[in-house]
Amino acid sequence: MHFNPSIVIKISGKFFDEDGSRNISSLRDVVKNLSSSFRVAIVSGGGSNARKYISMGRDLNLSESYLDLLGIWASRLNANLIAFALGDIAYPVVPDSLEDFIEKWSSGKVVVTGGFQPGQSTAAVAALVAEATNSSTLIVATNVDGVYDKDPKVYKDAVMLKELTINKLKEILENSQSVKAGTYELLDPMAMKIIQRSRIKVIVMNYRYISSLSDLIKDNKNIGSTVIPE
Ligand SMILES: Nc1ncnc2c1ncn2[C@@H]1O[C@H](COP(=O)(O)OP(=O)(O)O)[C@@H](O)[C@H]1O
Ligand SMILES: O=c1ccn([C@@H]2O[C@H](COP(=O)(O)OP(=O)(O)O)[C@@H](O)[C@H]2O)c(=O)[nH]1
Repeated sequence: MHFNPSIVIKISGKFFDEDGSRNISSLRDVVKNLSSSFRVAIVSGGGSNARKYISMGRDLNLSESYLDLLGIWASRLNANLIAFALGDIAYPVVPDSLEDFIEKWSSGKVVVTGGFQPGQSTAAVAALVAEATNSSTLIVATNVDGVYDKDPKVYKDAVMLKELTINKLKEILENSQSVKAGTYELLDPMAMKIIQRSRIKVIVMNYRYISSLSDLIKDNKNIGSTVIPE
């Protein structure tokens, strides 16, 4: 029997914030195309809805875990929108844990998920899902072109790295490893641990180029940064 390889796509919550429906429509086209040769799992972030609810909760002095739960609900709302937009090829219900994800994955359909549990970001969910599905590659589609030697939103002279090791990425992100609701950056510590223990290749790319994803995966197109296990 022949099994299609699996691939995981982590979509930034910011994807929903501007031109959301157009972005999702492009994602739908690319996932439909990819799903003839890959099994696809999608993990969606919480975006501005998450930040808005976390901020209201923070003003109300809610605990960090409650704030994370609000972020999780926002990410699930986004995940539902993608799942509904994908129609028949996707499982119509968003999982709420890794075990639930695994059960839904056994349907053979594309599974779209948001957050799982407090204390981590959807990047950690994406890493766990990549591990559980034996995916060799995790695509992180975000609002910058790739991994830079320092935060490109802060430093104008930041240089993008086409290829780097996971240890180099850890070093770069060392000072921005917040574990507070709504502020986990790029890849949180939990995501990094999972990626490293299972030697998952990560490609960080700008979601502006989401429609080139098939080319990127099939022909190794020159987009984004590749984080290699070492
Ligand atoms: N070294 C770095 N390379 C790339 N992006 C970085 C780096 N350090 C911090 N960032 C920040 O990470 C952000 C993307 O992560 P995040 O805000 O968590 O987005 P999302 O999870 O929605 O994709 C970028 O907007 C960028 O400002
Ligand atoms: O498993 C998870 C996933 C997400 N979150 C919370 O939900 C927010 C939104 O997720 P994320 O930051 O990953 O979304 P994005 O940055 O892509 O908008 C996070 O900041 C966390 O507060 C969480 O607690 N557990």
